[in-house]
Amino acid sequence: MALVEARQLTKVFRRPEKDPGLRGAVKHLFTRRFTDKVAVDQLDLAIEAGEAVAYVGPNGAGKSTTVKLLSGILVPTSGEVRIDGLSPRKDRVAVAHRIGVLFGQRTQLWWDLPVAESLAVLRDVYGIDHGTYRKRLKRFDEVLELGDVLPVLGRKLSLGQRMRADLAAALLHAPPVVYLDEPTIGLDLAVKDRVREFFRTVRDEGTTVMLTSHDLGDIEGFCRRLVIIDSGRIIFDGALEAVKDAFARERILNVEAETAVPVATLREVLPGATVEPGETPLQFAVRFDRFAMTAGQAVTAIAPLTNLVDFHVDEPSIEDVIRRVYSGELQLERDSA
Ligand SMILES: Nc1ncnc2c1ncn2[C@@H]1O[C@H](COP(=O)(O)OP(=O)(O)OP(=O)(O)O)[C@@H](O)[C@H]1O
Repeated sequence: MALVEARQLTKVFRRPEKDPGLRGAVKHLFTRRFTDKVAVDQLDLAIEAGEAVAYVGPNGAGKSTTVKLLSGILVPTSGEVRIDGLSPRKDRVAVAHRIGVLFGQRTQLWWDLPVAESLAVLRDVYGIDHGTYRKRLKRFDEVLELGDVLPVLGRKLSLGQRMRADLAAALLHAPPVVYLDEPTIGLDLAVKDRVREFFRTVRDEGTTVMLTSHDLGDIEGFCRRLVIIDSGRIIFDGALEAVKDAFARERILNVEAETAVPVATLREVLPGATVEPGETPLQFAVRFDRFAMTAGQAVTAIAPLTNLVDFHVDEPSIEDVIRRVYSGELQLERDSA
């Protein structure tokens, strides 16, 4: 059985239809009208122990709602969730011990307590003994430099400090499953790098991770499996690498040459590639399929025609690919990972 399992999971939010202003509010009292928003729609998902899954989709696709359903924060309208075979609703405490959640957009720390005290409260809630607690704090300090943050009140934390403290809070009880919902949002690059490094350590220790992010830098090199959700439904579930191989094959070799070479001559020596003139007569770009040609072969073909002053190769990012999926330009086959 999978460690995390959702079967036909559905969440419908009922929203009041109100005209604006006081008048609208009064009218709503007498003529109550609602619209239903299906945020998560009959979702089937199984995550095995030790997997790191990227869960991505456009704004409003239903990612955070899924995370809230999988952690028991929200009750499904229909369908069910099992974490290690347990129901978040019926086995609330046991499930809470098995999962850690980080919401990048919202803190779980107490506003008016120093971080150290918030963590101590969580230590007692989870029944962590003092020795283990000290050991874990030491580790968080080593990787996340948590020491400086411990005496600071929740409300006084900078965003980077807050995220590091929240990560510690989410992982304090060493849960086997962790949901990270936009865990690097708003962080500067240095903190982002450190936090990403920390995720890799957590994954390498065998923790099952589901990561939701608009920043695909969080995903590359971290998650092997990619799940894409749109309008509450999964539209792709498969290997991230397979998506890259299928849709990010193109490479662009940008060249600056010592002397101008006619585009037609370049096309002759680069069959199968597309040659485009650049901004100056000395510059051009060669688009090629990385499975048909290597950048080295392209350079070797051009070299007898002119000296190369400079060249570099651009790769499409997985971000470009996924954006094209969102916009409906690419159709990915749903595949079983
Ligand atoms: N408490 C709520 N009440 C009513 N509608 C809600 C509620 N929470 C979410 N929704 C709606 O459900 C849909 C899915 O929202 P959700 O926050 O899960 O999307 P998301 O994929 O996490 O988006 P984002 O990337 O913008 O955070 C949206 O249309 C949202 O407006």
